[in-house]
Amino acid sequence: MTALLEVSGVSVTFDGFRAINNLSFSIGDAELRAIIGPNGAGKTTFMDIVTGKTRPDQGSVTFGERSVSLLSMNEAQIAREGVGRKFQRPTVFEDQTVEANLILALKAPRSPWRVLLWKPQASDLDRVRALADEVGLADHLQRKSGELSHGQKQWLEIAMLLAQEPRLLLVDEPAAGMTPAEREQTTTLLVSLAKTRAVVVVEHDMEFVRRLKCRVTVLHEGSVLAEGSLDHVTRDPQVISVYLGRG
Ligand SMILES: Nc1ncnc2c1ncn2[C@@H]1O[C@H](COP(=O)(O)OP(=O)(O)OP(=O)(O)O)[C@@H](O)[C@H]1O
Repeated sequence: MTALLEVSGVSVTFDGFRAINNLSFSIGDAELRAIIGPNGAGKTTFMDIVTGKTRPDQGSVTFGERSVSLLSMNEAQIAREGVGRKFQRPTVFEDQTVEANLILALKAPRSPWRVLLWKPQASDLDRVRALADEVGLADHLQRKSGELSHGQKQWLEIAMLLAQEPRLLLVDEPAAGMTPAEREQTTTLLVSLAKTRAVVVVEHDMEFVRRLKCRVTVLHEGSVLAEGSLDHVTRDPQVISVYLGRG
């Protein structure tokens, strides 16, 4: 498998504390990967580094066939390069319809003035419908986003990210706050999205991770503690000791 994202020897220190410690791992093209680990393991900091929010003290982070360095880019450039990030809390425009949110997402890279003057073309509306369909919201296009359930808002935000056609999607705790039915649908969605792009899911909910049926990376103290199938990593005595054995 060719690597899409290659993290190599990355370290980050905050006020003398090493939050990421010589971290190395890679994500393949069109791979679904779960990242788990105890609180403070460095999961969020890892995503902050990949998206350009935090600069490491050392190491390299490269992306795509040309192995471009993400460390020399700012957050907007990294997003344009094809890295999308879904934060835990949905941030859709609640007063706007699902369709309007998706139209806004299509326009995101344009200048503010052009956005004001822009009228969606038939092809844009087709694209909006296709995006809504991809996340199971095709029947909700005319609903105000504020009326959607928590899970539906999360799917809408994922669709808004997909509008930018990311090659790598980072998703932070998607199962949090969802009903069991929404969790199940989210599992199906993430598995399906990872057929055509890489999807990295940071998640604490082990049942959710189990249903993703993907390779799992366990972080601990800013490094990879174990990697493999969920069964493999959950049998690892070190993983049991630092993560699963706790409370
Ligand atoms: N801006 C910062 N300044 C100082 N310390 C920080 C900063 N960001 C993160 N840290 C520390 O770095 C460590 C790693 O934090 P991080 O949030 O990446 O962990 P995490 O695995 O995402 O944890 P959680 O599961 O609780 O979200 C923690 O000890 C945290 O307190």
